[in-house]
Amino acid sequence: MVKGASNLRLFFPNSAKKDATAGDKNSPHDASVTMDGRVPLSPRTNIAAGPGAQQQPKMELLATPRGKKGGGGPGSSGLSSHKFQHCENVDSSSNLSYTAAAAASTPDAKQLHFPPPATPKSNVKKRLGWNPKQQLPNEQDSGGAMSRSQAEANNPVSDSASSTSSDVSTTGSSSSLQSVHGISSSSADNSQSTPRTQLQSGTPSRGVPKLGRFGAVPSPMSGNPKATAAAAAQRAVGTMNPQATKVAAMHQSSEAHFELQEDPHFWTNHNVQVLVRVRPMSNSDATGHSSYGTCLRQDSAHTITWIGQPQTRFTFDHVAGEFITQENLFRVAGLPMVENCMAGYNSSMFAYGQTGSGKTHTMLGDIDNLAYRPSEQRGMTPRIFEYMFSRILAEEQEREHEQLKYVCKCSFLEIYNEQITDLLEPTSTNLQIREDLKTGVYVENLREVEVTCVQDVVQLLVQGAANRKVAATNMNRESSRSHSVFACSVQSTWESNSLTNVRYGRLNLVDLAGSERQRTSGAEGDRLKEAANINKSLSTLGLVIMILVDVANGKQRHVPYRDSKLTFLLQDSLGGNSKTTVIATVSPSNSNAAETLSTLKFAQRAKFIRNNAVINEDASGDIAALQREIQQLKEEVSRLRRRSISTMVRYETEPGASNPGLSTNAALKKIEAMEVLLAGALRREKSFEAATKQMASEVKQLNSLVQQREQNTQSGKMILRFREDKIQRLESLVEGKLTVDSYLVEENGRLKEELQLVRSQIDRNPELTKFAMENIRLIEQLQGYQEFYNNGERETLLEEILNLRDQVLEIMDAKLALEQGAVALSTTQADNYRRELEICCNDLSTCLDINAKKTKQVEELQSKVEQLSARCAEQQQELELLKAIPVPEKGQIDELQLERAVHLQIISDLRAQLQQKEEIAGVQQSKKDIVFEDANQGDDSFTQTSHDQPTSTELELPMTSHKVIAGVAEKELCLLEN
Ligand SMILES: Nc1ncnc2c1ncn2[C@@H]1O[C@H](COP(=O)(O)OP(=O)(O)OP(=O)(O)O)[C@@H](O)[C@H]1O
Repeated sequence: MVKGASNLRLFFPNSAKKDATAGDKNSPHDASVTMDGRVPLSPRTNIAAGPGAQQQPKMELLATPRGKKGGGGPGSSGLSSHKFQHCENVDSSSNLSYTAAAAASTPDAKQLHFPPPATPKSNVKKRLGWNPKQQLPNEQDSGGAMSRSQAEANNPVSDSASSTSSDVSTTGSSSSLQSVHGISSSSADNSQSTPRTQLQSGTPSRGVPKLGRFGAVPSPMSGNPKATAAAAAQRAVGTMNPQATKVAAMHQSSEAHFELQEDPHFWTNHNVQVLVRVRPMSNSDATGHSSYGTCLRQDSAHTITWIGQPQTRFTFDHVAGEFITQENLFRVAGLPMVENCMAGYNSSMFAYGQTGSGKTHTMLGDIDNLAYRPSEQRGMTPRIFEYMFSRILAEEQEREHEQLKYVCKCSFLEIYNEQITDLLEPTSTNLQIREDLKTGVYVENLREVEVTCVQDVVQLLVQGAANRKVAATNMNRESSRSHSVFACSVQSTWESNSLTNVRYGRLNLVDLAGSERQRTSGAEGDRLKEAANINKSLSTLGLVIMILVDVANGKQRHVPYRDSKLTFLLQDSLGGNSKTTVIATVSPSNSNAAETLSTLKFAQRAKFIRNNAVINEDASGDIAALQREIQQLKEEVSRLRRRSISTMVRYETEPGASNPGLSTNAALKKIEAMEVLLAGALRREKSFEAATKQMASEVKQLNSLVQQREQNTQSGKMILRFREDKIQRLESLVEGKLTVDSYLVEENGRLKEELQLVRSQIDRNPELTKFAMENIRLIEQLQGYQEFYNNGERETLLEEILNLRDQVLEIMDAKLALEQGAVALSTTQADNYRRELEICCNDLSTCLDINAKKTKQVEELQSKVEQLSARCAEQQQELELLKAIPVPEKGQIDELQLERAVHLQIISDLRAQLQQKEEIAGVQQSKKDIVFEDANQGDDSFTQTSHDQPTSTELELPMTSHKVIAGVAEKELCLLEN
């Protein structure tokens, strides 16, 4: 049997009907779901300490008659005047006063005198939502309480309870109450037959006690879950103690009921959100050490007063009274956490409070049969995951087009005696905390399990809870001896504008070990060591919070996160990147008054911590995509540049262009001008980037200003509340309800708090900050302008403007020219074609002439070829003839050679003769020339004479014949040689 279940079923009766009356009347789980056991005490109820009270000297419960119920029981006769003398604070309108000496085990509380809870002022927003029908489950509660007292039959507590019951019986008939609530006295009698159960104690154990609460392991007390349910149902009806029932009923009937209201601030505020939850009175509160007295009075949905000396009023984001259901609490505190986490914020929820005050009930509650028959008493964690997975499903469906995907991974650890153990892998003990610049603080080798549905989470919860260390203490039968952290990392990925976006949110659900005092808890031995360690880590937590409050007030302090594993691990949740909620659980019982006050003070300090949560988005995907885009844009720019330049050059070098050479130069000039422009644009872009950065920082500053304003408003609200409070106290003073001394003491305390608030308001005055920011902005603007002038930016810009104007003009000219050029181009082209045609015609006639000549030449060459072929044929014939001549024989050759030699001789002779004759002829000729010349100079006779002389022709004839002979001879010789 799980711890919670056992507790619920032993100490507290079935709650389902209470929940059903609160909203879910058709709940199928009514019969099986166990409920908080409260033995509430109504301040408006006439309760007198009865015999039981006398039997228990440590507890004095006094009540004066009041209201309709009136009357005092036997105990009322026992009221002594000294008990009344401490009741100055009693609300006279209520006509009821308590003086409750604290339990002997709470020495501090012994001195305390508690006035009854006052009826809330009408100006406080509240709802008295009780109706008689709602009593039924509470009666059952009492029944459950009684069953526990029966289980502890030997314990004097049961006597006390019965004595109280007997007191109540004097105020009205128990049977009448039972009949009102449908409970028969016979069933009350049946309670006697309820088997007695042994309480567990001893060393912390793994697996049984704490898990027992969640129903995974059967409890020795209740057997299997079905039997548990049956037993619970039986207890709920059959084991009812009628007198306790009446106490409970009367208490509840008069209890003010403030609804928790959802607060949009809760979602956005940067301060730690603090919610105080008051658990119902338990049987042990009533019977253990003290009276049914309560140390708390809820004044509104946000304020609660600790009714001790001095009476202290606390204001929180929410105060959840004992009537607040698990569902309601989840709506107010759990739901925003899920939304924040899914939006990418780290979110943490701590449950802090003394042992037995309801931390585990709040964080986990009853997770019996969660998959099939979820209990109304299931706590924050299962509800958070139920909601988270439904949201995930809905969002994934809604944004399917963006391919939105969520991945959730859970881990569960415990810090026990300053050592970290993996609750999902219990063999992994003494795990170390590491810090990484990128991932932050993490636990090395901690198992992380991917979860896809709430059942997965429940399985992990049950598995982890089974391994958690719990032990029995005086305060809680199954007290958590360790801090547990159930963490879930939620990662979402989606695509938009071709970018991949990734978001991370981390959810920490922390159930702290009880902040009990050692004497109260009765810790000894191992328990004492544990308590020391628990107190060490909790006191470090307290110290860290105190320092963080200073830091929030602008002081420079070192925060000792590393002094304990708890604060080291959760440092982000405390003043870091996280939205944090603290649920401070308190007991309303007088017997726990000191612990309750200490918890309330802790919670009040925590309220001042400022966190700085930011959305965790992985920009790496974005950067890559942006880089890709930049690259694409660059390419596009250069492509456009190339195109525009080539267009320009083409236009300038067009055949129609006036001066192509000049145009190319102009194009180059233009390119230069454009480059200058581009440089200017880049420069301006840079300055815009700087301006954007500047604006982003301004936005940041403005955000902080807004936050300051929010804080100021909150401080203002608090001051207002102080004032209201003061008015109330003054009224009480005037009416004599408050002594001057206690008024002054309270006033002093209030003024101190107010002073602190006002100081912090001055420190964080938004007007001052605004002016300072404005001042800085103006100085920077001035500097910017100065730089603008100093760096000649103005001139550069003017130049650029001129340049641009020129370019615009040129482009317009070019456009015009282009239009005119189109017409001019057609005429020029026609001229060109004509010219080309003429040239072609000339070329054609030249070609024809050349052609004729060539044809002629070809013909001549053809005739020559024919002649040569004819000659060739002749020579062929000659060759044939020559070949036909027979080749001479050797002897003939010799003869021929001889003949040749003769011929040669003849030739040479003949030549010699020829030469002689030539010489002679030469002499005669010269003589003749001389004579001829003389004749030409004298007479004609000479001419006659000269006729008698041989003529040159006559001389030449024999020579020619010689030559011919010689030639023939030579030819013959050649032939012979051949
Ligand atoms: N608001 C509540 N309504 C009903 N029952 C409650 C409530 N708060 C606490 N209880 C009951 O009180 C008992 C003790 O509560 P719980 O175990 O949650 O205390 P705790 O603060 O976790 O103690 P510890 O620090 O020792 O573990 C449980 O049986 C629980 O069911």
